[in-house]
Parts: sequence; C-alpha cells; structure tokens
Amino acid sequence: MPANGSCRGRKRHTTRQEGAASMSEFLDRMKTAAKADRKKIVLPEGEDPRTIAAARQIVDEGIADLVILSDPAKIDVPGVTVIDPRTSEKHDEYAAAFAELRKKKGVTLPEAMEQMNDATYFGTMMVKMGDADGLVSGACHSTANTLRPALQILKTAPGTKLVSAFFIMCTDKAEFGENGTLLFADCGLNINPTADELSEIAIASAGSWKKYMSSEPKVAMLSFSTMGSAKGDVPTKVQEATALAHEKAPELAVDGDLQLDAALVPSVAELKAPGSTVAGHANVLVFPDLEAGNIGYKLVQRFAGAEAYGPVLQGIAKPVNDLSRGCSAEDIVGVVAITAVQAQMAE
Ligand SMILES: CC(C)(COP(=O)(O)OP(=O)(O)OC[C@H]1O[C@@H](n2cnc3c(N)ncnc32)[C@H](O)[C@@H]1OP(=O)(O)O)[C@@H](O)C(=O)NCCC(=O)NCCS
Ligand SMILES: CC(=O)OP(=O)(O)O
Repeated sequence: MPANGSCRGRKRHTTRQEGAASMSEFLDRMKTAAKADRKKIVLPEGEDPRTIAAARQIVDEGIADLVILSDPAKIDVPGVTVIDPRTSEKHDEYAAAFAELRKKKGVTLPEAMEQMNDATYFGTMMVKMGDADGLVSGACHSTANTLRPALQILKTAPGTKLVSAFFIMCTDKAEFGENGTLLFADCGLNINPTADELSEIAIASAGSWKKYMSSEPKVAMLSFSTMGSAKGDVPTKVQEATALAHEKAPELAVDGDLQLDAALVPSVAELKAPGSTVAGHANVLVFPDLEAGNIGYKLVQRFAGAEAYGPVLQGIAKPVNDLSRGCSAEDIVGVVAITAVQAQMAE
C-alpha cells in the first residue's frame, strides 16, 4: 500500500501550467508502488502521440510492462509488446469468449469477430482473459466508448452494484483536503445518479480515498444548499443520499447537503454547518450529478492548475481506467501507475 502523501512540497512538471515545473508527490507514490511489482497494462490507442510519449516514459522508468495495440510497423517504442488485434493469434479465441459472454444480449459469433477488431474491445478482453492486468484508454476516444466494453465484459466487482469514476485532484492549495489533494466523484460515468446511487458513490469514494491516501476520508455531499438552506430536487436528492450513506456505512464521516465553501472552508463551515464533522475539512467531494462533477473537476484543473488523475473506475471487477481527451502524456503515465497499483491491490 502506498504511503500517505499529497502534492505539496515538490515542483510540478505537467503540461497544464506554464512556468510551474514539477511532479506531484501523489504521482511519485503511485510510480514507486507500481515499480515494486510490475504489472502488464494494455494501451489500445497506439495511434495517439501522447500515448506513445507516455509509453516511452513508462518503459524508461520501469513503471509497468506495456502492450500497445496497433500495427507493429507503426510503433517504435523499444521494450513494449505491440499487438495488432486484427491479426493477433488471440483474435478468434477472444471473439468466441466475447460471444459466449454476451449471448444473452444477442451477440452472434460473426458480430463478436467484428467487435474484436476494435482495439478497446480487444484490450478489454485481454484483461478479462488474464492476458493483461489492466487497461488505460480514452486519450482519443470518448468516455462512453472507452467504458462501455469494460462495463459489458468485466462487470462490477463482487458485492458492488454500481461502477463510478473519480479523479484524484492535486492542487497547491495546502489548506484544502489533505495538503491540497482531494478526491472528486463522480466526474466521468454516472450521468444523473439516484439518491441510492449517490450514496453508493459516496461509500465507494471513501473506500478509494483510504486505499490511495491511507488516511480517514471526510466525505462532503455537495449541492447548492447547506443543511437544507435552499430548496429543490437536487438538495433533496443529496440529503436522501446522505441519509442512505449513514444507514449503509454508519462508521463513515459523510455529511450533506453542503455547498462547496462549507465543505472546504472552516470559517464558512462554522456559519453554515456548525457541529458537522466533515464541513470545513472535506477531502472527498461527491457531486450531485455528472454535469456538476465533470465541469467542477475541469474548473479546478484549468483555473487552479491542478493535476487531475482519472477518471479512475471504482467498483469494476478488474482495473480499466479512462482519460480525458484533453490529457497530457504525463496524465497518461499517472493513470497507468494508478492502474498498476489497482492490479496489485486486486491480487
Ligand atoms: C458509460 C455509458 C456509456 C453506459 O451506458 P450505455 O452505453 O447506454 O450502455 P448501457 O446502459 O446499455 O450499459 C451497458 C452495460 O453497462 C452496464 N452499466 C452501465 N452503467 C453502469 C454502472 N454505472 N455501473 C455498473 N454497470 C453499468 C449496464 O448494466 C449494461 O450491462 P449489460 O449490457 O450487460 O446489460 C453511459 O453511462 C454514459 O454515457 N455515461 C457518461 C459518460 C460520459 O459521457 N462522460 C463524460 C466525460 S468523462
Ligand atoms: C473525463 C472527461 O471529461 O473526458 P473527455 O474530456 O474526454 O470528455
């Protein structure tokens, strides 16, 4: 398990913030953990230059063993395995297994043979069949097209009913979260979660915080209202989700509804939510829907120059993670390191 830490105290070297130059402590920890027990990660987007730049760095630093899906004639990265799904010796085997998995959905063998020409489906079948430990994609495919194969093929982890997606946000605002590092969810997958689904996202996010940050989560259920100060469908849903999270996981520090300032700023928390164990000190922010979550993470990433690692899936049976099409090569390195760590944890 990686040691506790945050993004503070080191220089950053993302492509997002001109002039700032260094690497986050979170990224450092993920890389160190990944290197300790190298996993095989498949990258289906061999045509993407950022993926190729990331692959070079991952191989150079020994973060993971890589499989790139592409025409081998087009890839020049020493130390990686390149597989063309169309000509792979595994193509027909994966197609037969996929047809079997999806036969209740009416998928025929000829359809499955065609589907295995698609690198994301082929790569996800590699993970399913144990030929790779995890997959990272999404630099040039939409989230829906990246995650649909994972949801169809890998399904939810045992005991989980909902897959959701979070970002680890590393900012230089040490007063927020844990030394500036926070977890935001769901910023990638569930478009308009019900109160029950939102409570599942909160509980899963608390678990992810513990896994990656090794400290106690404080989960803020965000809304435009604090403790019922405003009326509307969203505050009502968030209040219901908070009550459900308390019922399902009474040991967790979860509170809401909370506005963002009440969640993060102690003086505002004192005014708006006195007595809350979360308000003013939240490190996990659960957004009421994908509109808020996706816009919210991009605001923090772009305006505050935060490092944004994700969308990372929680609740999926095996590690598959997405990227934003706006990602940098460094983001891909980070998400590959997280994926490798997830694969270690799954053992
Ligand atoms: C991911 C997404 C495409 C899945 O929806 P869809 O394509 O309509 O597909 P379906 O609803 O038919 O779901 C496909 C499978 O995934 C499963 N599934 C979908 N969402 C799931 C979730 N959150 N958790 C677990 N399983 C899920 C379904 O049960 C279904 O399984 P089945 O085919 O075996 O019955 C959809 O949730 C989506 O578009 N989300 C928003 C993604 C996005 O645009 N993000 C913005 C940028 S990050
Ligand atoms: C996570 C996300 O927003 O992905 P994209 O930018 O590719 O839509």
